[in-house]
Amino acid sequence: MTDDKLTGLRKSIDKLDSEILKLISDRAKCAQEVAQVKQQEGRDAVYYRPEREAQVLRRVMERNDGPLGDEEMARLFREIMSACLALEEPVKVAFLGPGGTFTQQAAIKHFGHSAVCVPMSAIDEVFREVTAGAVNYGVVPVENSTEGVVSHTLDSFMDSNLKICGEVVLRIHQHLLVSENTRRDHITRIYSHAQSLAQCRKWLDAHWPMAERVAVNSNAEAARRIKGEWNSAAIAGDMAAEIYGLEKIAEKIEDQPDNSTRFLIIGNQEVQISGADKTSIVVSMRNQPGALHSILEVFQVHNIDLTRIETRPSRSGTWNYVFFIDFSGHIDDPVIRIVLERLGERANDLRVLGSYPKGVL
Ligand SMILES: O=C(O)C(=O)C[C@]1(C(=O)O)C=C[C@@H](O)C=C1
Repeated sequence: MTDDKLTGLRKSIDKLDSEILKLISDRAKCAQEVAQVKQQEGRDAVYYRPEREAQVLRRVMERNDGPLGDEEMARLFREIMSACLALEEPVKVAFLGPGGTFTQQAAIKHFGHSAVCVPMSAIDEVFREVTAGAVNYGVVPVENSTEGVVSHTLDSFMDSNLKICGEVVLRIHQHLLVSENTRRDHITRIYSHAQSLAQCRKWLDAHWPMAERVAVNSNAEAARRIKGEWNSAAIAGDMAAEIYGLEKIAEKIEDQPDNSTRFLIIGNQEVQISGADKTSIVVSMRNQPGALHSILEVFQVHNIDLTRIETRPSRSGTWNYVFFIDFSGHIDDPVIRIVLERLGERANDLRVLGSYPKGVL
């Protein structure tokens, strides 16, 4: 009886899969036609359209009635679009490596598995590869909810003309990993990046107070190292566990459960309005009292939601204060144009780093 029921249900699934298969193929053909339309734009044709992708994903989430969750459903569509884009033009993405870092996880979350991800050993190398045209886009971390701003990334923008084309926020889950050769009853060393060791400090104090904590360049490096050591474990994320074939002996060991990192997508492209956008600017002010107030006032008067403001020391004599500011809205919104005009009148210099869709997933 149950066997009959199972067979019947599997028949239904086979039938639905055939329909899904046909629909996905039809969608892919449509994307190929889109590519032909774009090809008419000539050599500068832009295939990846962040604003459109954000709209597609938001629509899927709005229309989803379950039983799959909105994010789960959007992730499936993320992969379908990634494969469709690869048919139009394979996208190459540089990320802060080595393979297995959270930045690679963020790159895949944003572009899907069909993008070709290339590891770089430093943030400024990611900027250089995109500028040189060796890759189409780059992914760099910009702020962590526990550790704060990644100043290297902000500083790289001061020397670059690249644009921000998108953002992606990743929940950071740290796991305690071992290799198949590890003697689990005798772990004497735990490797990880210094930030990750700090993020798991209380957990380590409670569970592994005697193990030596060794800081290395990245979590992925920690995962790679323990492959050849019997008495060592690593703290790293899912991607490192997968790439290096490690086992999680304790999951989600970070002290702050809402620990997350925001990453930026950098490229050469100006992104059109998606309907829920953010703009990032960098403003330099003269060193005089009330400089910051005079900036904030413009946002307040026009009722614009500031999402972040960061001060960096100026690296040239003419720039005294440099503020990195993120706010809601797109440079093509009439009110944002006015805000930028007003800020321009008050600032020494103002540069728009980009308008881009707010992270969807
Ligand atoms: O609408 C487009 O411009 C497309 O190229 C199609 C599509 C999609 O699969 O929906 C694919 C890639 C783009 O980044 C955006 C959307």
